[in-house]
Amino acid sequence: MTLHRAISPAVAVRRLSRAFGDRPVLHDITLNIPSGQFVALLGESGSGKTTLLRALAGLDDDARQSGSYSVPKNVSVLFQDARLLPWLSVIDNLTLGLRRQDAVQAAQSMLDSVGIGDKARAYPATLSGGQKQRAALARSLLRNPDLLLADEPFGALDALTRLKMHDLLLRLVERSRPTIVLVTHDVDEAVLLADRILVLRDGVIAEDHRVTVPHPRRPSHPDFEDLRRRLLRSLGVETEHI
Ligand SMILES: Nc1ncnc2c1ncn2[C@@H]1O[C@H](COP(=O)(O)OP(=O)(O)OP(=O)(O)O)[C@@H](O)[C@H]1O
Repeated sequence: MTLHRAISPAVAVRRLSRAFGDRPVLHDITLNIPSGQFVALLGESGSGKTTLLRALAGLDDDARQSGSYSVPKNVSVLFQDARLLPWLSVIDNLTLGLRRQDAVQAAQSMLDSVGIGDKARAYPATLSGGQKQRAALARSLLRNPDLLLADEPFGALDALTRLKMHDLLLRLVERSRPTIVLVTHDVDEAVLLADRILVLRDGVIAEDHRVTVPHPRRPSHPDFEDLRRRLLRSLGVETEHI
Protein backbone atom coordinates (compact mmCIF):
# COMPACT_ATOMS: atom_id res chain seq x y z
CA MET A 1 0.00 0.00 0.00
CA THR A 2 1.30 3.48 -0.81
CA LEU A 3 0.81 6.15 1.76
CA HIS A 4 -0.13 9.48 0.21
CA ARG A 5 0.59 12.29 2.56
CA ALA A 6 -1.34 15.43 1.65
CA ILE A 7 0.96 18.44 1.85
CA SER A 8 -1.23 21.50 1.93
CA PRO A 9 0.15 24.64 0.28
CA ALA A 10 1.00 27.67 2.43
CA VAL A 11 -1.17 29.88 0.24
CA ALA A 12 -4.23 28.50 -1.52
CA VAL A 13 -6.33 30.83 -3.64
CA ARG A 14 -9.53 29.51 -5.21
CA ARG A 15 -11.39 31.41 -7.92
CA LEU A 16 -10.67 34.76 -6.30
CA SER A 17 -12.23 37.82 -7.90
CA ARG A 18 -12.05 41.34 -6.51
CA ALA A 19 -13.70 44.56 -7.62
CA PHE A 20 -13.69 48.14 -6.40
CA GLY A 21 -17.18 49.55 -6.92
CA ASP A 22 -18.17 48.39 -10.38
CA ARG A 23 -14.53 48.09 -11.51
CA PRO A 24 -13.41 44.43 -11.63
CA VAL A 25 -9.67 44.10 -10.88
CA LEU A 26 -8.94 40.42 -10.20
CA HIS A 27 -10.69 37.71 -12.21
CA ASP A 28 -11.13 34.17 -11.02
CA ILE A 29 -7.58 33.64 -9.74
CA THR A 30 -6.60 30.15 -8.62
CA LEU A 31 -3.13 29.71 -7.17
CA ASN A 32 -1.25 27.38 -4.83
CA ILE A 33 2.04 28.41 -3.26
CA PRO A 34 3.97 25.66 -1.47
CA SER A 35 5.49 26.42 1.89
CA GLY A 36 8.87 28.13 1.62
CA GLN A 37 8.49 29.18 -2.00
CA PHE A 38 9.62 32.68 -3.01
CA VAL A 39 7.13 34.06 -5.54
CA ALA A 40 7.54 37.34 -7.42
CA LEU A 41 4.51 39.05 -8.95
CA LEU A 42 5.27 41.02 -12.10
CA GLY A 43 2.87 42.83 -14.37
CA GLU A 44 2.23 46.12 -16.04
CA SER A 45 0.97 49.00 -13.96
CA GLY A 46 -2.68 48.45 -13.02
CA SER A 47 -2.61 44.69 -13.70
CA GLY A 48 -3.67 43.94 -10.12
CA LYS A 49 -0.43 42.95 -8.34
CA THR A 50 -1.00 45.08 -5.25
CA THR A 51 -4.68 44.17 -5.19
CA LEU A 52 -3.78 40.47 -5.05
CA LEU A 53 -1.18 41.05 -2.35
CA ARG A 54 -3.57 43.14 -0.26
CA ALA A 55 -6.27 40.49 -0.67
CA LEU A 56 -3.86 37.92 0.80
CA ALA A 57 -3.07 40.36 3.62
CA GLY A 58 -6.78 40.76 4.38
CA LEU A 59 -6.67 44.47 3.60
CA ASP A 60 -9.20 46.69 1.78
CA ASP A 61 -12.56 45.95 3.32
CA ASP A 62 -14.22 48.16 0.71
CA ALA A 63 -13.47 45.65 -2.07
CA ARG A 64 -16.16 43.30 -3.35
CA GLN A 65 -14.79 39.80 -3.35
CA SER A 66 -15.79 36.29 -4.35
CA GLY A 67 -13.93 33.00 -4.15
CA SER A 68 -11.68 32.10 -1.24
CA TYR A 69 -8.11 32.03 -0.05
CA SER A 70 -6.18 30.64 2.86
CA VAL A 71 -2.89 31.87 4.28
CA PRO A 72 -0.87 30.85 7.35
CA LYS A 73 -1.68 32.44 10.69
CA ASN A 74 1.58 34.31 11.08
CA VAL A 75 1.80 36.86 8.23
CA SER A 76 4.06 39.93 7.99
CA VAL A 77 3.55 42.70 5.45
CA LEU A 78 6.33 44.91 4.15
CA PHE A 79 5.47 48.07 2.21
CA GLN A 80 7.46 50.42 -0.01
CA ASP A 81 7.59 52.98 2.81
CA ALA A 82 8.93 51.61 6.06
CA ARG A 83 5.93 52.74 8.15
CA LEU A 84 7.93 53.14 11.35
CA LEU A 85 6.21 55.06 14.13
CA PRO A 86 8.10 58.38 14.29
CA TRP A 87 7.66 58.86 18.05
CA LEU A 88 9.31 55.55 18.91
CA SER A 89 12.99 54.66 18.73
CA VAL A 90 13.98 52.03 16.18
CA ILE A 91 14.17 49.28 18.77
CA ASP A 92 10.81 50.26 20.28
CA ASN A 93 9.32 50.08 16.79
CA LEU A 94 10.60 46.53 16.53
CA THR A 95 9.43 45.33 19.93
CA LEU A 96 6.02 47.03 19.82
CA GLY A 97 3.37 44.35 20.38
CA LEU A 98 5.95 41.58 20.52
CA ARG A 99 5.08 39.13 23.25
CA ARG A 100 8.27 37.34 24.15
CA GLN A 101 10.47 37.71 27.17
CA ASP A 102 13.64 38.27 25.22
CA ALA A 103 12.03 40.85 22.88
CA VAL A 104 14.71 43.52 23.37
CA GLN A 105 17.65 41.13 22.90
CA ALA A 106 15.99 39.50 19.88
CA ALA A 107 15.27 42.92 18.34
CA GLN A 108 18.85 44.07 18.91
CA SER A 109 20.19 40.90 17.35
CA MET A 110 17.90 41.34 14.32
CA LEU A 111 19.07 44.95 13.96
CA ASP A 112 22.64 43.69 14.06
CA SER A 113 21.77 41.18 11.32
CA VAL A 114 20.40 43.88 9.03
CA GLY A 115 23.46 46.04 9.70
CA ILE A 116 21.95 48.85 11.78
CA GLY A 117 22.64 47.59 15.28
CA ASP A 118 24.07 51.00 16.17
CA LYS A 119 20.74 52.70 15.33
CA ALA A 120 18.64 50.91 17.96
CA ARG A 121 18.10 54.07 20.04
CA ALA A 122 17.81 56.42 17.07
CA TYR A 123 14.47 57.83 15.88
CA PRO A 124 13.19 57.01 12.38
CA ALA A 125 13.51 60.62 11.16
CA THR A 126 17.28 60.41 11.59
CA LEU A 127 17.67 57.33 9.37
CA SER A 128 18.34 57.18 5.62
CA GLY A 129 15.76 55.52 3.33
CA GLY A 130 17.84 52.35 3.17
CA GLN A 131 18.26 52.24 6.95
CA LYS A 132 14.50 52.67 7.44
CA GLN A 133 13.81 49.77 5.07
CA ARG A 134 16.36 47.66 6.94
CA ALA A 135 14.50 48.45 10.17
CA ALA A 136 11.17 47.54 8.52
CA LEU A 137 12.62 44.27 7.26
CA ALA A 138 14.00 43.54 10.73
CA ARG A 139 10.58 44.28 12.28
CA SER A 140 8.90 41.87 9.83
CA LEU A 141 11.39 39.03 10.24
CA LEU A 142 11.50 39.37 14.03
CA ARG A 143 7.94 38.03 14.01
CA ASN A 144 9.16 34.82 12.34
CA PRO A 145 6.43 35.03 9.72
CA ASP A 146 5.28 31.91 7.89
CA LEU A 147 4.28 34.23 5.06
CA LEU A 148 5.98 37.50 4.13
CA LEU A 149 3.96 39.73 1.82
CA ALA A 150 6.13 42.48 0.33
CA ASP A 151 4.85 45.28 -1.91
CA GLU A 152 7.80 46.81 -3.74
CA PRO A 153 9.82 47.06 -0.52
CA PHE A 154 12.94 48.22 -2.37
CA GLY A 155 11.19 50.35 -4.98
CA ALA A 156 12.13 53.70 -3.47
CA LEU A 157 15.78 52.86 -2.82
CA ASP A 158 18.75 53.79 -4.97
CA ALA A 159 20.24 51.05 -7.15
CA LEU A 160 23.21 50.33 -4.92
CA THR A 161 21.16 50.13 -1.72
CA ARG A 162 18.67 47.92 -3.51
CA LEU A 163 21.41 45.44 -4.45
CA LYS A 164 22.54 45.33 -0.81
CA MET A 165 18.95 44.73 0.32
CA HIS A 166 18.56 41.83 -2.14
CA ASP A 167 21.61 40.19 -0.68
CA LEU A 168 20.44 40.82 2.85
CA LEU A 169 16.96 39.46 2.22
CA LEU A 170 18.28 36.26 0.64
CA ARG A 171 20.70 35.77 3.51
CA LEU A 172 18.07 36.33 6.19
CA VAL A 173 15.30 34.21 4.70
CA GLU A 174 17.72 31.34 4.16
CA ARG A 175 17.58 30.78 7.93
CA SER A 176 13.82 30.62 8.44
CA ARG A 177 12.49 29.96 4.90
CA PRO A 178 9.16 31.78 5.08
CA THR A 179 6.87 31.67 2.07
CA ILE A 180 7.29 35.01 0.28
CA VAL A 181 5.14 36.93 -2.17
CA LEU A 182 6.97 39.96 -3.56
CA VAL A 183 5.35 42.55 -5.80
CA THR A 184 7.93 44.23 -7.99
CA HIS A 185 8.28 46.20 -11.22
CA ASP A 186 11.88 45.16 -11.51
CA VAL A 187 12.39 42.12 -13.74
CA ASP A 188 16.01 41.71 -12.62
CA GLU A 189 14.95 41.77 -8.98
CA ALA A 190 12.38 39.05 -9.67
CA VAL A 191 14.86 36.79 -11.49
CA LEU A 192 17.55 37.42 -8.90
CA LEU A 193 15.38 36.53 -5.89
CA ALA A 194 12.42 34.35 -6.76
CA ASP A 195 11.86 30.61 -7.20
CA ARG A 196 8.81 31.36 -9.27
CA ILE A 197 7.56 34.39 -11.19
CA LEU A 198 3.90 35.06 -11.93
CA VAL A 199 2.99 37.61 -14.56
CA LEU A 200 -0.38 39.29 -14.01
CA ARG A 201 -2.22 40.71 -16.96
CA ASP A 202 -5.58 42.45 -16.60
CA GLY A 203 -6.27 40.74 -13.30
CA VAL A 204 -5.43 37.17 -14.33
CA ILE A 205 -2.26 35.12 -13.96
CA ALA A 206 -1.08 35.11 -17.55
CA GLU A 207 2.27 33.36 -17.02
CA ASP A 208 3.83 31.13 -14.38
CA HIS A 209 7.63 30.70 -14.64
CA ARG A 210 9.95 28.53 -12.55
CA VAL A 211 13.31 30.18 -12.02
CA THR A 212 16.01 27.56 -12.38
CA VAL A 213 19.04 29.86 -12.54
CA PRO A 214 21.55 28.50 -9.99
CA HIS A 215 22.41 30.55 -6.88
CA PRO A 216 24.29 32.82 -6.44
CA ARG A 217 22.54 34.28 -9.45
CA ARG A 218 24.47 36.40 -11.89
CA PRO A 219 22.74 38.53 -14.55
CA SER A 220 25.45 37.33 -16.94
CA HIS A 221 24.28 33.68 -16.65
CA PRO A 222 22.67 32.65 -19.98
CA ASP A 223 19.50 31.32 -18.24
CA PHE A 224 19.16 34.61 -16.30
CA GLU A 225 19.52 36.58 -19.51
CA ASP A 226 17.06 34.35 -21.37
CA LEU A 227 14.33 34.55 -18.71
CA ARG A 228 14.87 38.29 -18.31
CA ARG A 229 14.34 38.83 -22.04
CA ARG A 230 11.23 36.65 -22.13
CA LEU A 231 9.73 38.48 -19.15
CA LEU A 232 10.53 41.91 -20.57
CA ARG A 233 8.95 40.90 -23.86
CA SER A 234 5.82 39.67 -22.15
CA LEU A 235 5.65 42.99 -20.29
CA GLY A 236 5.73 44.78 -23.63
CA VAL A 237 9.37 45.89 -23.61
CA GLU A 238 11.31 45.47 -26.84
CA THR A 239 14.54 43.78 -25.76
CA GLU A 240 16.78 44.00 -28.80
CA HIS A 241 18.90 46.82 -27.37
CA ILE A 242 18.67 45.94 -23.66
N1 LIG B 1 -8.79 50.85 -3.05
C1 LIG B 1 -9.06 50.97 -4.35
N2 LIG B 1 -10.17 51.60 -4.77
C2 LIG B 1 -10.47 51.71 -6.09
N3 LIG B 1 -9.71 51.21 -7.10
C3 LIG B 1 -8.59 50.57 -6.74
C4 LIG B 1 -8.19 50.42 -5.37
N4 LIG B 1 -7.02 49.73 -5.33
C5 LIG B 1 -6.69 49.50 -6.63
N5 LIG B 1 -7.62 49.98 -7.47
C6 LIG B 1 -7.60 49.89 -8.94
O1 LIG B 1 -7.32 48.55 -9.28
C7 LIG B 1 -6.46 48.48 -10.42
C8 LIG B 1 -5.26 47.61 -10.08
O2 LIG B 1 -4.48 48.31 -9.12
P1 LIG B 1 -3.20 47.64 -8.44
O3 LIG B 1 -2.64 48.66 -7.51
O4 LIG B 1 -3.55 46.32 -7.91
O5 LIG B 1 -2.26 47.45 -9.71
P2 LIG B 1 -0.71 47.15 -9.75
O6 LIG B 1 -0.51 46.08 -10.77
O7 LIG B 1 -0.19 46.89 -8.39
O8 LIG B 1 -0.21 48.53 -10.31
P3 LIG B 1 1.19 49.33 -10.06
O9 LIG B 1 2.22 48.48 -10.70
O10 LIG B 1 0.98 50.61 -10.78
O11 LIG B 1 1.36 49.48 -8.58
C9 LIG B 1 -6.11 49.91 -10.78
O12 LIG B 1 -6.90 50.32 -11.86
C10 LIG B 1 -6.45 50.70 -9.53
O13 LIG B 1 -6.88 51.99 -9.87
